[in-house]
Amino acid sequence: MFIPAIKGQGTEEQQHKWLPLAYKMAIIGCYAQTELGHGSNVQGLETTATFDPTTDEFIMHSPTVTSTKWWPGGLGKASTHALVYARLITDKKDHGIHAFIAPIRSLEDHTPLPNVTVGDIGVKFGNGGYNTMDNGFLRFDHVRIPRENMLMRLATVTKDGKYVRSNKPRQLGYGAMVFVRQGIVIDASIYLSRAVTIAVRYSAVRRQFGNKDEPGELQVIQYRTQQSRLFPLLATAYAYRAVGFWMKSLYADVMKRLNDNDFSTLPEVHACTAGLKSITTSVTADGIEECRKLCGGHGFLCASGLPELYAAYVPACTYEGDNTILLLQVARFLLKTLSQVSKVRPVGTAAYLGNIKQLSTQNCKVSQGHDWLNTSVLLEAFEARSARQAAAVALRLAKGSGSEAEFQENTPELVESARAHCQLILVSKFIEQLQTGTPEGIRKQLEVLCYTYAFSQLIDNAGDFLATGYVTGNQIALAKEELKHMFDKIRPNAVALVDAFDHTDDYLGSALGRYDGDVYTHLYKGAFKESLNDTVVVDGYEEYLKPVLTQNLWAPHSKL
Ligand SMILES: Cc1cc2nc3c(=O)[nH]c(=O)nc-3n(C[C@H](O)[C@H](O)[C@H](O)COP(=O)(O)OP(=O)(O)OC[C@H]3O[C@@H](n4cnc5c(N)ncnc54)[C@H](O)[C@@H]3O)c2cc1C
Repeated sequence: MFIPAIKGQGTEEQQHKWLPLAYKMAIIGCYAQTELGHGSNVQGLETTATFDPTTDEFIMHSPTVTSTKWWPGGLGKASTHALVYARLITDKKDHGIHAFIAPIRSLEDHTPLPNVTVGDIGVKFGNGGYNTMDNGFLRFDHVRIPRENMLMRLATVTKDGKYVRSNKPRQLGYGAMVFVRQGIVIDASIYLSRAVTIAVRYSAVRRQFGNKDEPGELQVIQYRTQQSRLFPLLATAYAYRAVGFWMKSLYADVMKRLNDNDFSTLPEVHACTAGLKSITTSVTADGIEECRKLCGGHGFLCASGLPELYAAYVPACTYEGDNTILLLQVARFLLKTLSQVSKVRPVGTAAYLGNIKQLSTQNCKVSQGHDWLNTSVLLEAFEARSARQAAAVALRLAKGSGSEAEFQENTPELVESARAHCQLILVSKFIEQLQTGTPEGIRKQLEVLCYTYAFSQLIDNAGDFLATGYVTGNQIALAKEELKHMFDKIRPNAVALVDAFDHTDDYLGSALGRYDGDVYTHLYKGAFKESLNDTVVVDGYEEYLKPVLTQNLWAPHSKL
């Protein structure tokens, strides 16, 4: 985030100065926005940067405990510089939040610079997990930095202290944001595919119970309940991969438009990427945990690789924007788009809202199971559900007084409508991938995964689909049957479909997810690496266990 933020908010001259230093690691930068008292509400940040025209410097100051920068990754121990978000003050006037590059540690011996207090915030959730990251705290006590260290692409402070806002739109920084969020969505697909690889391979190895028709015990992957929890996650990992790649082209498109001073798609891109970050990280974190449960007791062992994977991944739901806050941003975009729909044609992922009338009146025509096996039919169902949910909450708000309190009252429905919009994007981009000249054999497999993904989304959100009136209970039941047919198609290829992710055993770090399936030998061998087994008789036996065993402490006559 240090580099993308400089690219988005620095002038060309500033980019020239800072980026080469950062690239060659002559400086190490972190992104210091969040404070102890304020995270999501950026406008509430308290750190100040007061301009002093007599020395041509900003005075960086942390006036309260709550203004302490808290969380920035890399700040705790490694960074030499911080990109600090602070309230810009010139001539006693507060101009709101701006970005500054503040040196915080000596480039000679790495000690904190005078009047800078900096350190690590402490141990975080989980065993290992995110603890390799030195998330830090930072306080300034009237620390002076040169005026040129304010990133001035969007606003400038002149030598004599005049504040000049550029006429360039604030959204110029969005390119950097799309870049970061695209990385987050690709990461979601990678993390989920790691968990799914472990759970699918183990489910093929693990046997429990049997039936009288077949000898021996059954592989747990044969059980419908196991399939119905596992295969949708496998399909989801593929869906996120498709969407992550699409976001790469979206980023290229945004950058081209920004260069051409075309800002028309930015609100839509902002909403779409915020929503996709939110949905994919939430589903991936929950999906990793579900894979752990799918591996039964052994999934709870660190040797499964899943507890650490979860601990390392779950903060993605919070960093780069709390997932609920991001969905509320999407909802605000949907409301605005609907309010202007008669005048401004929606673009990109919101284009379907241009057909709101048709989507609100025509209902689903599926009458037999195989009617669902049509990507246009599925797409229309997701479009209609999303458009109707958004329209319903927009109508309710329009009937009210327009107060913030009413908006707050409707936030659960707003979040649901944002989620519906994002699920539509995910389904539609997966469908688009099928149509991009993929070789036939691969396309067939992807098609099965795509239907699996879409049907499972339809069924998991059946309540919403039914409430909009677009589908009937019977149509949902037909989709459920089709989903089971998809499971039958996935089952023979499930292991090959996770092998295709091409994760090495080293990378998975899981005795359960081994490529050779030799799970039990490695679990057993692994136990001998446990440090408790370095001694045959446990340390402390003499002091604690032996007295208990020999002194009859728990006998009935004991006063204890
Ligand atoms: C591992 C990790 C790494 C991080 N790295 C960095 C970093 O490098 N740099 C940096 O600056 N920050 C970093 N952060 C901070 C992170 O960006 C913030 O924690 C995040 O934006 C959430 O803000 P918050 O903590 O203020 O949550 P809060 O906003 O306090 O959220 C608390 C709860 O309140 C809810 N809530 C808040 N406001 C509303 C509202 N208006 N409507 C409805 N619900 C609401 C939220 O949904 C949430 O459930 C990191 C955090 C983590 C966990």
